[in-house]
Amino acid sequence: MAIAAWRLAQRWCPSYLQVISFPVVQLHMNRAAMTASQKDFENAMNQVKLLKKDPGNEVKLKLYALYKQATEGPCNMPKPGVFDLINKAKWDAWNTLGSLPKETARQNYVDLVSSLSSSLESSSQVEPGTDRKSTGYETLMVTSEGGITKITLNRPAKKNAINVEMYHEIMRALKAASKDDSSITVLTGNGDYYSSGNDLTNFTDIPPGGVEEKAKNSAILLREFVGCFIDFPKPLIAVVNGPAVGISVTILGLFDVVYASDRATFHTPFSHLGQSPEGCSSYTFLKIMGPAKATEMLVFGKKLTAGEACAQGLVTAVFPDSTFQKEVWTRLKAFAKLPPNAMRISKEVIRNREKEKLHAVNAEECSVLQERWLSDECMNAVVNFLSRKSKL
Ligand SMILES: CCCCCCCCCCC/C=C/C(=O)SCCNC(=O)CCNC(=O)[C@H](O)C(C)(C)COP(=O)(O)OP(=O)(O)OC[C@H]1O[C@@H](n2cnc3c(N)ncnc32)[C@H](O)[C@@H]1OP(=O)(O)O
Repeated sequence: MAIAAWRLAQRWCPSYLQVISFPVVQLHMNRAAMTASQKDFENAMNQVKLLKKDPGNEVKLKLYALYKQATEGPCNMPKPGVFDLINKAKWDAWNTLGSLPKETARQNYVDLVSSLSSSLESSSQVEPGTDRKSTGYETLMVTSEGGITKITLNRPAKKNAINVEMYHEIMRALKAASKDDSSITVLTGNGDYYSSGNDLTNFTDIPPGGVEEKAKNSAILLREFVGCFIDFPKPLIAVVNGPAVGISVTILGLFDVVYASDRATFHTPFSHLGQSPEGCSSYTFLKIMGPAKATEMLVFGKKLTAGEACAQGLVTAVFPDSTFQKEVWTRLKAFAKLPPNAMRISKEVIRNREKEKLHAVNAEECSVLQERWLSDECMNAVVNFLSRKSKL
């Protein structure tokens, strides 16, 4: 069925996608620049033709969408009718990339092909010093190259909402990054969003022990998740490629540097959701921007532009979206060349005296939230969102 569907889809595909099933070869790409060149892109297109295994329809749709975005820009086709399932799936995949810049789409295409290729190679085939991709993640892309481990939130169709699996995978990726040979770690998002925060469907999977048990387990998960950011030993940089919501904003206070595209916005609609601040923001935001500005964000849900977030100290620097990736990665590559031990020790000196306090704040925020999740205000807000989206 899936293969038949894909064959049908090929009629609407660029020719390079029509030949996906040949023996794999080692990927050789120019990784000198973290923004892919036209040559990298062409190499990746050739590489797709050489994949040994069919990567599945979901991945092919992603490849298709990124290819179209990279070559033609935002989706410009009329939306196919509801019964035209194949073309509708492709249109949706492309359209979901929104106004993602062509260069970013090109880079994401190259990264995706590269991760597909490396997932089919045995680790012994990876030469020391070459680009390493970690496979085994469903919701992330993780690469390690040139002293930089890059963790990319990878649920673009859901605006990189963080479901339970992604919470666990981010923790796993951070733990691995803290021990690998990279000097700095970067968190970013794939697609037009950085992240839309907690996946609100996390509220729907209620165990036999009921909503109380769910709230208790969620508080434990959240505390462990935020704890990983508090304890992360290397410089941690957020590359905020687009809008950020909820927990993806609050934990920025635990990052060492935050670079944002001028397309990014910062929104913590906790009161609207009947919830309360987490990610240590009840402490870090007050220190960063003072109590009044922190209250506007965390209590009244004021959405900040990237410029405003920078003026308030939450964001380190803002770049025009058209040059964002290029400018940011040029800086990051330079940082990654600095002596790693010196950077780790300097971070320790800067952050260590706050750690105990941050863990205490984290514990308190989680315990308050555990109660909030059981409130009518919270339940109603979540039901509203999910029913608006026909998820109930
Ligand atoms: C009993 C207790 C259990 C609790 C478990 C919790 C565990 C830890 C919790 C930690 C606390 C964290 C708090 C937060 O992060 S609060 C912030 C939560 N996020 C939101 O409120 C954002 C909700 N989303 C939106 O408002 C819009 O989707 C958005 C503005 C982000 C984008 O709007 P747009 O119109 O451009 O796009 P769509 O709405 O069509 O979105 C595309 C698809 O993505 C899905 N989506 C997007 N965001 C989320 C999300 N946060 N959760 C779930 N799904 C999301 C959306 O539904 C669309 O899906 P479909 O295409 O399938 O319809």
